[in-house]
Amino acid sequence: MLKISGLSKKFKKKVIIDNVDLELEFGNIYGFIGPNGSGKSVFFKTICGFLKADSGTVVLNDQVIGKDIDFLPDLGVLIEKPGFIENYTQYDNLKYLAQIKNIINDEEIRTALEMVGLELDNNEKVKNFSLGMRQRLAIAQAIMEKQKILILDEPFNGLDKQGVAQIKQLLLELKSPDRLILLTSHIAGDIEELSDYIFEFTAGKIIPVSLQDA
Ligand SMILES: Nc1ncnc2c1ncn2[C@@H]1O[C@H](COP(=O)(O)OP(=O)(O)OP(=O)(O)O)[C@@H](O)[C@H]1O
Repeated sequence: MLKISGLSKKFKKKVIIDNVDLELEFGNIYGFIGPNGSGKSVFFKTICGFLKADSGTVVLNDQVIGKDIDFLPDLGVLIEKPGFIENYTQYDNLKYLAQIKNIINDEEIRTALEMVGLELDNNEKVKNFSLGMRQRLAIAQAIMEKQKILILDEPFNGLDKQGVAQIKQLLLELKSPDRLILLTSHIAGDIEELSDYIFEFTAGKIIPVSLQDA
């Protein structure tokens, strides 16, 4: 379980996350909704350990993020615009990232590309990629190591209708008792379709939304 207790984050005097408590269980998909600027990305960055909270804790299996470990472990993440090496191909970008941990082989990289619907024989440089292709590649890097925690901020951004359907299907396939998936979307219907639980950001609070109201 990922246990968030009394989490607060402000920038200067502006409160973004206000004393939030949440318990997120593996096996579920959690959807987060809220208007632009309501703090979804800040919340995700804070629980990952990329931003330091002002107060409160994020605890995964008795390990405090930012104290016992710097970042959430076994994490596949997509927050805001993914950075790629523009002069590399899709494969070379994933290969470069895979070398950091060195836990997957070339075949597993290709499988990740296939899972997100990218053409395996595409040797174009990423600088020529469309928004949707970049988004698929970003999702590929988030899942290629079979990460057990997936934190995906707007995973459907830039995708066409078929792409959205494909990635939704993929997320449902990835859902498993040993995996925790958090995602945001501006499209309530996408969130509703995928999520076991939905939360809404309002004035620094993260409020449960019943699925019927979403
Ligand atoms: N590094 C930062 N320094 C100062 N303010 C920040 C910083 N990062 C985010 N903010 C502010 O925090 C607020 C929440 O931003 P955040 O990006 O989390 O919103 P969001 O809900 O993800 O929005 P969107 O739906 O547009 O992606 C905004 O007012 C933003 O300006």
